[in-house]
Amino acid sequence: MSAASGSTSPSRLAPGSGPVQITSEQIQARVTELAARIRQDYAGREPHLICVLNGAFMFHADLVRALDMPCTMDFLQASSYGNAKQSSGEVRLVKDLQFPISDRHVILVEDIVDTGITMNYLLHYLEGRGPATIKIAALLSKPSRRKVEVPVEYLGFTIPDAFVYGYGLDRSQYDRNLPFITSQE
Ligand SMILES: O=P(O)(O)OC[C@H]1O[C@H](OP(=O)(O)OP(=O)(O)O)[C@H](O)[C@@H]1O
Ligand code: HPA
Ligand SMILES: [Mg+2]
Repeated sequence: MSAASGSTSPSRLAPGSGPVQITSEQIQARVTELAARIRQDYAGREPHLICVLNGAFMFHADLVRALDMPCTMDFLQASSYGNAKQSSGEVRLVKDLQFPISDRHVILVEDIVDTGITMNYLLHYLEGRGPATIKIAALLSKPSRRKVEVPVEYLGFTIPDAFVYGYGLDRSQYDRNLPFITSQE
């Protein structure tokens, strides 16, 4: 890439002007609180944190770094939105787990519970594999859009009905790398 093309490309770091704005500092403070609760709740046990790719990759990375306790982790990938702003209603398991979860204390780490369809699907799917316990940690919840109720034990923020992006969440696959969460009018 030439220096000229680098210097003329627009900055993607500007937040939108929509109703949901969560700064990097607010996210980090909340992640620290959630990690402290998990550490307390799982004292004497080793949690197995499953990151739901792609959206949860950043939340998961920050959560496990803040956890400061022995834990293991795995990654699965689910997709139901593609590039759309509405759920297709169907969840595709794109990548399965690498490790068994039987008798493990599983924490499913998700970026957002919107309709609840993805989490409901994954919860039932993983319950069938015999974990000792299974809980959900989600950074965001949009309860006004819920179609299926799912129990979120560790919740970062409740947000109104706006399409959000940044900090792992995409806008047609872009903007996952923003360090904050934002929305447009
Ligand atoms: O509660 P729901 O309505 O099911 O929506 C939440 C799910 O949708 C998004 O994933 P998406 O399918 O867009 O894939 P991605 O994680 O790769 O962005 C998001 O990351 C959640 O996994
Ligand atoms: O508001 C959202 N933003 C990005 N991805 C999403 N997946 C479900 N809801 C959202
Ligand atoms: Mg996702």
